Formats: sequence, C-alpha cells, structure tokens
Amino acid sequence: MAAASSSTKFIFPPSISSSSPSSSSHRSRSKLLLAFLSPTAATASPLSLKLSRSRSHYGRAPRRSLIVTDALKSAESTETSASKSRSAERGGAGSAEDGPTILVSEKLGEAGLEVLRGYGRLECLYDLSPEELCKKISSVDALIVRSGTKVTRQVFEAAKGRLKVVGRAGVGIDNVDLQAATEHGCLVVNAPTANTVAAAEHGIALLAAMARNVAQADASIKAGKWERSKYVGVSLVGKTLAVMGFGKVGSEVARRAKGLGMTVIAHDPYAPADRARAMGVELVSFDQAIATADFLSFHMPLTPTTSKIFNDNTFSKMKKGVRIVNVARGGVIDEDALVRALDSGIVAQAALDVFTKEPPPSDSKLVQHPNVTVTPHLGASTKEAQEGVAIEIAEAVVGALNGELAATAVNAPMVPPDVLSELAPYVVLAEKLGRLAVQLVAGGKGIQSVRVIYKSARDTDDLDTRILRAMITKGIIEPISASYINLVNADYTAKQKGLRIVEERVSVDASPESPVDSIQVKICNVESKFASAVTESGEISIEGKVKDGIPRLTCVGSFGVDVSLEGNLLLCRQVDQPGMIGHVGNILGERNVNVSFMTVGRTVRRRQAIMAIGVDEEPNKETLQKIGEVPAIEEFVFLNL
Ligand SMILES: NC(=O)C1=CN([C@@H]2O[C@H](COP(=O)(O)OP(=O)(O)OC[C@H]3O[C@@H](n4cnc5c(N)ncnc54)[C@H](O)[C@@H]3O)[C@@H](O)[C@H]2O)C=CC1
Ligand SMILES: O=C(O)C(=O)COP(=O)(O)O
Repeated sequence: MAAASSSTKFIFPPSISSSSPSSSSHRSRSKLLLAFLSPTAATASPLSLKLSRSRSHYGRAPRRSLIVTDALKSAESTETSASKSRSAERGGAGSAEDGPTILVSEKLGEAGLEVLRGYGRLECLYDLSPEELCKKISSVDALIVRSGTKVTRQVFEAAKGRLKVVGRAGVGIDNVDLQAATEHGCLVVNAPTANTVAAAEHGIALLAAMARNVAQADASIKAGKWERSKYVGVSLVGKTLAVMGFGKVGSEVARRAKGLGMTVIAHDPYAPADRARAMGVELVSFDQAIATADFLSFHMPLTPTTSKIFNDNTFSKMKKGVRIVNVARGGVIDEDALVRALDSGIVAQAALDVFTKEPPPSDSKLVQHPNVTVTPHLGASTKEAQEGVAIEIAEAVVGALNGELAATAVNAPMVPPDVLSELAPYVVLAEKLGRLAVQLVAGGKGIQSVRVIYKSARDTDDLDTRILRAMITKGIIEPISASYINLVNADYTAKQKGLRIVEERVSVDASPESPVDSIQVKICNVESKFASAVTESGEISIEGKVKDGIPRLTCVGSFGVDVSLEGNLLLCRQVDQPGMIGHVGNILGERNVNVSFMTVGRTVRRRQAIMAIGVDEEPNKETLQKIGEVPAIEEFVFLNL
C-alpha cells in the first residue's frame, strides 16, 4: 500500500518537488493520484516511473502513465508512419514516443509544445475536419484546442474511452461539450489567466479605433481618398463605459478605461461589489447599465443565460447612439438584431472580435456594415499571451495525464492540494469499502441507496468528502458494471444508475489530527450473501479505518474485525470454539493457498465469531467447498479487494 503511506510531497508538480523524480515519495504520490482519475486505482500495481529532468522541465512520461490505460498501448502500436510524416508536415511530431499521445489541433505557442514534446508523443494536426478529428481521436490520450475546434459529443463517443483530457488553451470552453465530456469521464481543463491582459488590450484597441474610425479611415486612404471630415470621431474622456461581465478581462478593461478618463460602471450578477468599488467602479443592474452607457463592452461567458442577451428588446432600451465592443463571444449578441439597431441608429458603431459563426459568412450584413469594425478573433493573439497560454495548458494537461487534479479543471471538483494530501490514505480506504460492500450483496433487487457515515473529530466544515464519495461510488459501481468511473463522472454515473448516496457525519471523540476516524458504508434494502454483514436495521454494513497509513476493515455487520484491505478476503461465520483457525488454515495450506493474515471477531464469547482470512491466491471451487463442509462454519464468502 504505497499510496497509503505517501508523504505530503505528492502535491507538488515535478518541476518544484524537492524530491528526486524517481524517489519513493514521488512514486507513492503518483500512485495515490492514480486513484483520482484512473480506472484501476485501488488495484494498480506499483509504477515504474522514469521521469528525467535532463530531457525537459517536465521530464519524460512515465513508462506506464497514470491515466494511460492498456488501450493506449494497443493504439500506440497501430500508429502509422504515414500519420507521423503528415503530422510533421503540418506542425511537427513529438519525440517521447513511449508516453501518452497528445493531439494539438490548433496553433499553440512553442514553449507549450516543448513541454508536451518532452512528456509524450506529440501530434500537431491543425486543419482536421470534424470527421478527421473523430477518426483520429480514439488514438490519443489528450487533445489540446483553442476556440476553432468543436469538441462535440461525437468526438467523445468516437474516442471510445481513450481520451482522458481535453485542454482548452484559453478561457472560453463553449466549444467543448462539457456534459458529454463528463459523461465519458474526460477531464476538461482550461488556461484561464494567461490571455486576460491580451483580451483587455484588444478591447481597448477596438474601443479607441472605433471611436476614431481608424479602420474605415485606413481603408479609405488606401483606396486613394483623403476624407478628413467624414471620419470625425468621438472622444472617450468623460464618457460612461459599461463593462458587462466584471471578471478577469472586464476588470482589466475597466482599469484601462479609467486611465483614459472614462466613467466606468459594470454589470455582473456574480461579482463582489467591494472589488468593483476598490477600483472606483460602480456595479449596477443590467437595465441601468445599458440605459446609461455611451459605450458598452461585453466580457461575459457564452452560456444558455447569456446567449443573445443583447437582442431587439435590450437594444431598444439603450441610449441612442451607443457604441458597442465585443471581445467575449459572438453568441451573446443576436447579430440580426444588431444590424437592425445599427440601421436605425440606436447603435452608432460596433467593434467586434467574435462572431456567432467563425469565420462569419463573407456576405454577412454585420461584417459589411460601414459602422462596424471587425477583427478575426484576435483577442488572445499576442505573442506573450500565446506563449503564456501554451505553457499554462501544457502544464495542466501533463498534470492531468499524471493523474493529478488540475487547478483549472472545468468539470471536476476542485480539491485543494493540502486536502488531497491529508485524504490520501482514506481515498484508498473509501474505494476498497465500496468494492467490498457491493460484493456482499446477493443479486436480485439492485442497489438503490447507500449511506456513508464519516466518523470524525473535526468540524463538519473542516472535512471535504467529495473525493471519498467519488471513490466509494467507483468501488460500488465498477465491479457490477462496465462503467469506468473517476472523479469526473462518479456523481453523474451514480445518478444515471439510480444510485443514491447519502452522506452523514458523526462527531466522535478521536484525534483531530486525522481528518476521518472511520468510514462506514451501508447498503440499504438488499439481501446479503453473508447474513452476518447485515445489521439489526437490515442494512449491509462495513466499516474501515486507516491505521499507520494502512486502510483496514474494522467492522462487518456488528462483528469487530481488524484486517488490512489488501488482496483477497475470506469471511467466515462460525461457532466460536477452539481449533477453527487451524482447521481452515490447513484446508488452505494443503491446497497451496497462502494465508497473509487472520483475525477473529466475536460478539459473545463461545457463541459466534467472524474469521477474516487474507489470502494471496484465489482458492478454487473445491477448496471453498471444503471450507463450507467444516461443521462449525455457518456461512462464508470470498471477496476480491
Ligand atoms: N476574444 C478573445 O480572444 C478572448 C475572449 N475571451 C472571452 O472573454 C470572456 C471573459 O473572459 P474572462 O474575463 O477571462 O472570464 P471570467 O470568468 O473571469 O469573467 C466572466 C465574468 O462574467 C460574469 N457573468 C456571467 N454571467 C453574466 C451575465 N449574465 N451578465 C454579466 N456578467 C456575467 C461572471 O460573473 C464573470 O465575472 C469570455 O467569454 C471569454 O471566452 C477571453 C479571452 C480572449
Ligand atoms: O480564451 C478565449 O476565450 C479566447 O477566445 C481565445 O481564443 P483563441 O484561443 O485565440 O482561439
């Protein structure tokens, strides 16, 4: 159980870890992290990691990468030299041939490519059609995109379970079907910070260019004209700018606009008013913002709520002659309505970097409108931003492929590293308890309701159980279905299968040093193969603890036991009398089944006891039959942990 004894160093990425890449702490860290994303968490064998810092900042991929499955190996062997040369033509092929395959489908900064090259097999294919992407996707472990690639449900389906991570080299993830990603257990990460300033600068560039007719005047002079009176502009100083969406980009735009002498107001239903106030920006309602502003700048994400939020109705409420900048997403505007608003003069000018359909049709009335200035989605396109975004996304993807929970995960719970570190051994315990509990269920009715009870000395607020719940779900579902469960899709899959997991906390007088004293898993309203596991209230109940970093089973039904949760387990209920351990031990020994431990728990002396026997090998049918024939044995069950 290397994972269970992992040191706290595991939270650091290789680049800043003080331990040697091949050290045991690194190994145990990696094995632990495997638990969060890998299909084979609790049963994974020790990994042989060969991270070499001399190759690159991130080192080479481990021989058996943390979320790389066997499917990867077979797919690797089918990789053709034709595809490699094609990839080299279009963007270059990678060199770490034995690592995971990472497909980059749009131009990415060189610094990020360098990180990826050093880690895995890199393929840059920049002009794939949707059909080509679907064909390619089942042979890659990670996909990195910008805004131009639509990662649809079809893409996730075509991946056939191999695609583990989609990295969005930028902020907006509206081009990725997040629901489909979650259903397929695929992690989506983005790079939310590195292009903020670039987008804000572009917003300001468009604002100033629009106000002074820079693009139109440039086109005019190049057409041989000299039209000074036609291109008289408007001033920015003293005007009111409404920033719609006061997030990272919006607040940077606000800061710069204030520097230009504008009065800045903002609308954002979720932004803290004190942050705005500290910048001298007043947060106002949507209607107030659009009715007051001389200039509007859009900086909200495209979501079902913001889709076409600027439409005939909202344009009609704007100040006549308002000027609009959009560097967010084209879809927040009803583009036909904007054309009408421009024609009627409600909107005097618009400067647009983004469009509902990109590229927009060449005969688009909006693009061709004389009062509209356009750029081809250039907000993030500075050298600096592209290098930054590329590094940010490469780090996130490499981390995710290593089984780490990315700080920029979009569809998985964010669990701070210190919490992860502390819960490490309990993660293994949780999965084992789920796996064990489900094997005690006698088929038939199906499992619908599971109660999980965490006994802890800590305050409720001081215990984040999301990972534990996910791992219990994984343990329960995986042995009885073909689903592959990880932190991304655990809750979704449970819901799909009609499995209700209810969590309870019980305060106990234990050491507050440990986040959890024990975890109890109870499966309700089912019959058990092992009647002794059923409590008086009719639930299958097992309980486990972590002792010296090792997960142990401490209770079955109302019988106390104490066995390490490793390998295989025989649970027998017998009459509590001398000689039972020797008797069963002999049957196993004679058939070459090695016993790793034995423990006996009883409720009342000389009445009934439960014997838990750990075995290295799986006993065959005949051996199990022999055990069943021992007169004092009342029932027994063999469990695979
Ligand atoms: N043109 C380009 O190349 C780029 C475009 N972007 C886009 O800019 C937008 C903002 O990006 P960030 O500032 O980094 O994101 P962010 O997440 O930091 O900020 C978005 C803000 O919008 C707010 N918001 C959500 N719903 C809203 C609503 N109905 N009304 C008003 N505000 C609402 C949120 O509360 C949040 O504060 C995104 O759409 C992103 O995709 C970002 C970078 C480059
Ligand atoms: O980061 C964003 O949201 C952007 O819109 C940038 O898009 P891009 O990566 O330049 O295609």
